[in-house]
Amino acid sequence: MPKPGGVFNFVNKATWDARNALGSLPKETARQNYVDLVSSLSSSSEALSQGKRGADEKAQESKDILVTSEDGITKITFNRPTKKNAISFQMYLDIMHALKNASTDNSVITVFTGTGDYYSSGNDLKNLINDAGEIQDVVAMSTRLLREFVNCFIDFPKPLVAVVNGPAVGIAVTVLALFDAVYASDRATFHTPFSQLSQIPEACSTYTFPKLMGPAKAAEMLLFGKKLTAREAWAQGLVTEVFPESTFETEVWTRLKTYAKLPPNAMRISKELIRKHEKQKLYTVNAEECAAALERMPREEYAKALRNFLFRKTKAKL
Ligand SMILES: CCCCC/C=C/CC(=O)SCCNC(=O)CCNC(=O)[C@H](O)C(C)(C)COP(=O)(O)OP(=O)(O)OC[C@H]1O[C@@H](n2cnc3c(N)ncnc32)[C@H](O)[C@@H]1OP(=O)(O)O
Repeated sequence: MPKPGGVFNFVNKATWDARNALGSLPKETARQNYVDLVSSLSSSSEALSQGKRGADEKAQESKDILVTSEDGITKITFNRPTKKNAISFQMYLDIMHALKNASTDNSVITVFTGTGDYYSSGNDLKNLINDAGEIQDVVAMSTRLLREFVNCFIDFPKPLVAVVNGPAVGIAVTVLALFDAVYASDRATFHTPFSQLSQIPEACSTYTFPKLMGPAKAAEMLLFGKKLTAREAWAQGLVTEVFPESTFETEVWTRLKTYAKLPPNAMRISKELIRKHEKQKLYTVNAEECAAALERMPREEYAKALRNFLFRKTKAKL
């Protein structure tokens, strides 16, 4: 059977991949993995197959990812403040679903922001590790999900803006280079501690960051985990504009409402032309980064780095 196509057809493609992986596993394990994978994604599958929505309709109900549409703007909010908006598996799927809807609804601009003091602390470090601190048997599924997630950003057809209300970490930073504009509060910071986590960069940042800021500055972030202030990130070209925290929300949303009144088709075509020559390259880099992550994630060095974070409070009490 040929592999299902389409970037938003994640569940069908994951199912196809899972079926094709069965050959190399013991039969019972393979069957159980397949059942677990499909059932965990089935609710998202239903959601993904829903139709087009109007821009002023509440687009999606989800606890940790809020989606609203108003004034020509679809707003996607990381809404898990008690965990600093860390991104769980379900949140990756909810975001893909929200982007799919936003790509065809009546809104003109799509905006990401966060609830609480953080924009997002990046990947939920519990996604891959169980209570005993071992890597869970979800690595292959995770890297497939990551690849599809990043492809959604590469392919998103309308202007995509990040309103970075506070610190951003990991994938919440790397994916910003695929946005069309990044507005940051002067309270925001940008941190990619991949080496500290024994991990490698994702979201095409191994290509986009050196292109944006030059190889030396990109290496400081991606290899050495240097945390940038909002103004440093602006100086490196990752951030479009920095606003004082006191006026951030008012200034940014006023501006975005004005932009949302611009002719949508002109902006869409301009974006298509800007991205057109890069798309193939971005798909390739994304695939390579995910293949490298698949290689890395099962390793003990990686599990150890995750354990250090997850059990840090217990250790501190000892
Ligand atoms: C599909 C798979 C795709 C894989 C894609 C890979 C992406 C790579 C990355 O994104 S790497 C980046 C991962 N993120 C981090 O390393 C950040 C980890 N968090 C921290 O360092 C700190 O929590 C902090 C600096 C963000 C905030 O520190 P602070 O001391 O202010 O607050 P707490 O540490 O007490 O945090 C409050 C609670 O939130 C939980 N939490 C925060 N971030 C994460 C996270 N990324 N993953 C899981 N949990 C997180 C934290 O554990 C606290 O929970 P608790 O109250 O239950 O202890």
